[in-house]
Amino acid sequence: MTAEMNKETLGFQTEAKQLLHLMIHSLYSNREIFLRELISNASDAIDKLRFAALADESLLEGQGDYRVQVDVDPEAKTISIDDNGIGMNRDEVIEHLGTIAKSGTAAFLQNLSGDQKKDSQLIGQFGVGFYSAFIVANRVEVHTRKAGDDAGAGVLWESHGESEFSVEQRDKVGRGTRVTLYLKEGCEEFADDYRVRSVIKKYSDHISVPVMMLESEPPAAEPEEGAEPAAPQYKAVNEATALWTRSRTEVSDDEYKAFYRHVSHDFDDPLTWSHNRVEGKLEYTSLLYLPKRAPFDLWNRDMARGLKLYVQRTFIMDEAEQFLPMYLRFIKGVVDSNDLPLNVSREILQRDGQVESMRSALTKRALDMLDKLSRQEGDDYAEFWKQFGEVLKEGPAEDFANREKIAKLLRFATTHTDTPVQDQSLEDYVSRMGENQDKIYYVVAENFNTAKNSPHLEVFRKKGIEVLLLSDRIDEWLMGHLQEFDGKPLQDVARGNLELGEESEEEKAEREQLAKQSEGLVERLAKVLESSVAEVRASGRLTDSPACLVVGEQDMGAQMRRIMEAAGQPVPESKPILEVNPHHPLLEMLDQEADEDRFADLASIVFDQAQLAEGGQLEDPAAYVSRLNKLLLTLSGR
Ligand SMILES: Nc1ncnc2c1ncn2[C@@H]1O[C@H](COP(=O)(O)OP(=O)(O)OP(=O)(O)O)[C@@H](O)[C@H]1O
Repeated sequence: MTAEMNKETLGFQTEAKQLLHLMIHSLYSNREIFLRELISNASDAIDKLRFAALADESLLEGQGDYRVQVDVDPEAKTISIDDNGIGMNRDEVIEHLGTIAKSGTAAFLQNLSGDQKKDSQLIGQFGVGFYSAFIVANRVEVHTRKAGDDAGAGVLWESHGESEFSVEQRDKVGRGTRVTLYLKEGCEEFADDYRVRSVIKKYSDHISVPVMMLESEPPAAEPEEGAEPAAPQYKAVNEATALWTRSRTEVSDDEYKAFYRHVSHDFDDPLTWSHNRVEGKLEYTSLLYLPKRAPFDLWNRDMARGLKLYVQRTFIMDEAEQFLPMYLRFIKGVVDSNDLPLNVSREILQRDGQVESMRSALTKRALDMLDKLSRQEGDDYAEFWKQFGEVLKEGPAEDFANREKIAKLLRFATTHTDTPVQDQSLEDYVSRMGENQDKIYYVVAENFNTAKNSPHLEVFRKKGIEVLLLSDRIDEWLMGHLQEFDGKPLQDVARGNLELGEESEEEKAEREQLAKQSEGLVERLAKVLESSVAEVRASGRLTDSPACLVVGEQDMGAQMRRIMEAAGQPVPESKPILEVNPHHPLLEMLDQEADEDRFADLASIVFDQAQLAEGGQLEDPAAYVSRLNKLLLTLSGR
């Protein structure tokens, strides 16, 4: 086959093309990051080979000195990043450098606004990777050969970063990948030795393989007369020790942050981190990071999650999911075990007792890290909560053992502040509880305003009893699993009979009298609404509204019911209880209504309105409108 014949020109996948275009335009002001991304890829490729060589040493081709080499040529205006890692074959090159494999990319791209500053942050969160080369280059060549293949299996990939790339066979003697960038006008600084060294120091110091450059300084000693001057040598520019193996006191915040970007592919700094070495029965080191921003695919079931796993400093796998529970899926980092076998697989991880112990210890570490952050001054915890609060709310259901710890980390909107901001802890709530109050009250609704204006809150507001205002989809599920905090049961104010611990003798007598007085009305209502409600009763919880719906003690809550219905799940039949406020003028009017038809119409309207007030949907909205209109017309006497 001639070179011409095997040269293929292919188009980038649409999404790759879009991302490329956006990246070039929105990341230009931050263009030096391309070097971090390419060195990061080179180091990953070396990690992969190191791991593959555990099973098949021949892949090393007798050469086990791993290194990344960076060369600059100011005249040709090029920079190249060369690794002796795993390399790629032709199919892999096409797949990895022509498409974007992550699911949800298209949806993500639609979120971009065209505002450069905002977009650059979004793109950063997506992980810019290889394509960032085109921020500074108008032509990129990748010459690669997979470890273990013949020199003849080398591939040359080339693109101008527009819509196409080409691939062709090109012999390559050494295994691994060499990426060469032909720099754009205005980006010549990246062919400058001094500038490139400083960027490597800044971003890649923590990378555990040496990143080498030709030494720039002349050798210290003058060569002896007649002798050849010593040729310049490649020397490591970076520190090249795995960061997590160093002691905490030796590592600066900047180094921790740079390492975070390497493991997470995030653009931003982390909010906080926790670095620990455990010795004793189990020996391992962990470095956990809390990101600042949720990834675009946080709610995608296939989202990449988990820690980078190393065994005795050898990289084993990315996204080892077994070390943290699902509700902590936003935590990034590294775990390096001294005890696990080097040939450990995902299957083994799933049933290994040691992994189980490490998982529970790491879960505690992560929760402690959050606890510590929550006690610090400043907005970091609030920021965390905004990004990840809803995920943490999955915790009590998934991890019963740590329920109390998680409960302390939760934040809510409450009637104490009456704003939608979720910033009050259960501890805060308990500290404000009245002497006779023995429960923590909450109301659940579709959205904050419905919760805040719920008729169920009227008596609580009147008595100054605080109620948590819940409106996240997961809230009812959360409360169902939490059940109590600090020994105090959590009580849905829209459920069951309301017994406020604070009822005085006087109030009790008043309530009983009310029930008696309204017996007739309640009975009439129960009769006409028989098919819609389980029971009608006189309410002690309403002051301003005519009526509200209450869920039976054992029945499914309204929010959960709506979610299940929307998801097409079967929902058990159950009717709500209608509580009415006999002091309300509407109910007084109803009581006086002698015409049974009009009574039935009005009763239905009261019932439908109670449903609307809690954010529910009417079964027959047209019937409601026509009843209401009929009544409205009677106002004008027509
Ligand atoms: N130097 C290299 N050696 C071998 N394979 C590489 C190299 N650089 C890139 N690749 C392959 O190309 C793929 C895509 O790289 P790219 O940098 O775009 O994304 P990534 O590293 O997977 O993730 P991210 O976009 O979050 O950085 C990599 O997953 C890897 O398989």
